[in-house]
Amino acid sequence: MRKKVGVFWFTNDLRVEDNQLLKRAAQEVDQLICLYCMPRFSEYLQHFSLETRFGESRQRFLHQSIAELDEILHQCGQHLVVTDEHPFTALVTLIKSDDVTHIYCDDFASYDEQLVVEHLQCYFPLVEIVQREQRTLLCRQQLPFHLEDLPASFSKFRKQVEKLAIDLPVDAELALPPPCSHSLSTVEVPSLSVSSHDQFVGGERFALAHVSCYFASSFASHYKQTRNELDGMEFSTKFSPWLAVGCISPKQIIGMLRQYEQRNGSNDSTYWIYFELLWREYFQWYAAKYGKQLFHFAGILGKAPLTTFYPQRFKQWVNGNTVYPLVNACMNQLRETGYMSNRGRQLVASCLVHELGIDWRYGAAYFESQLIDYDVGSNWGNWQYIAGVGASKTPRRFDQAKQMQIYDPQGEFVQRWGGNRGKINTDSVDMVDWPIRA
Ligand SMILES: Cc1cc2nc3c(=O)[nH]c(=O)nc-3n(C[C@H](O)[C@H](O)[C@H](O)COP(=O)(O)OP(=O)(O)OC[C@H]3O[C@@H](n4cnc5c(N)ncnc54)[C@H](O)[C@@H]3O)c2cc1C
Repeated sequence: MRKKVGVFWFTNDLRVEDNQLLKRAAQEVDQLICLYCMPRFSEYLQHFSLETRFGESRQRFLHQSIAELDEILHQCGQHLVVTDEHPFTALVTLIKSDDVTHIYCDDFASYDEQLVVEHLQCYFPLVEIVQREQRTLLCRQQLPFHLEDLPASFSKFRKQVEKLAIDLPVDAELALPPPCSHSLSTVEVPSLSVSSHDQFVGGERFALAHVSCYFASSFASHYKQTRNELDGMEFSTKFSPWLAVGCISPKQIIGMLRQYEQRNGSNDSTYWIYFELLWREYFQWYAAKYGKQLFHFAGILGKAPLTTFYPQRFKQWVNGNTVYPLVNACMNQLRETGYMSNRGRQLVASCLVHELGIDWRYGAAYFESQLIDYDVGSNWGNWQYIAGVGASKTPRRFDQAKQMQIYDPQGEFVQRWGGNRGKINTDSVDMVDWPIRA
């Protein structure tokens, strides 16, 4: 009988716990190649972010996550094959030269990865491609509507799904089929270096440690009152970086949240953590439904905003050098750490679109290049939302001065992140090109 050779294509599911697909692969194939393709800095991203590579924090967090996955796979008799090749090229090489019979991968929300699967299916109909939702609370069949009928607003979505039962996470598969030789060109798995400056350390064990620590404290019981603060590990959960690369699954988090509620009681705040995870869930399905439209200027509503591109203003925004101190501080924090609070993201996005008049895609692309918790649906979906071309027809515009009074009345956050080093004027010339004196 022909030997069954599987490829497990890891993407944003860098874990062995609650990995139902890996369990299935372990039961079905004789040999397994665990593959990871390094993310590429696409031309689209270069064009809109004006960067040439991912930010240091984002790269570091990802490298840590990959290195840790490789270590855990070794304990299961496996290792991670890491390549710089495009996923399509890598998978075609493995199918053609290494007799791969099965491919296992996420049921992607992202358009590019789903396209890879569709092309593979076309060119290699005899290869069995097994997909499963690895990043959501619910799977497609559990949704109470067809994906094409995804509600147009988050509130309608939430009302339909929030009472549904969520499957329990599954235990890790500790014995994986043996690896096999392959003909792929690979790169070294980065070494797991952790520095004392790292606020966030990538990897499955760090994810579990962080979430366990969060629920061992009483933060969850006050979450609703504190989540809008701009800085500080205890104010919001900070689950997003690990969720984004899949070092932990949302089901594992819900499991731990329910245990916390059993021990300490549930309240508005513990519910609100679930509520926010439902926002994430919404944007995952939103990305799956809208595909390419996620990146269109006119968004999913087909309504082009009255914005354009001003290179000088964009540069000021990126470098934390605008006339808005809070925006500057948030942008400096993002550049230095790869993270920004939800309130900060709303403020800087609103500023880019509504104060600086810039096409929202430039901001979204810059975020993609820097955020350690970059997630295609959550990022592009939220940007569309603020620009008024997505899950709400009403653009979200924040009054920058008022927000500063509410969230940083003493100016401590601005001080900490150097937000006062900005410009006095947004532009160096006026509307008829005369220089403006500072
Ligand atoms: C312009 C903009 C871009 C964003 N880009 C991303 C992104 O690339 N990746 C990302 O994970 N989140 C993104 N968000 C959502 C949100 O800002 C972050 O999820 C949150 O700040 C992460 O911090 P936390 O884990 O402490 O969140 P908490 O407040 O503790 O929330 C708990 C979890 O709920 C989810 N969540 C909370 N708010 C949202 C939201 N508005 N949309 C989707 N999920 C949410 C996250 O998974 C988060 O970890 C973006 C928001 C805006 C306004």
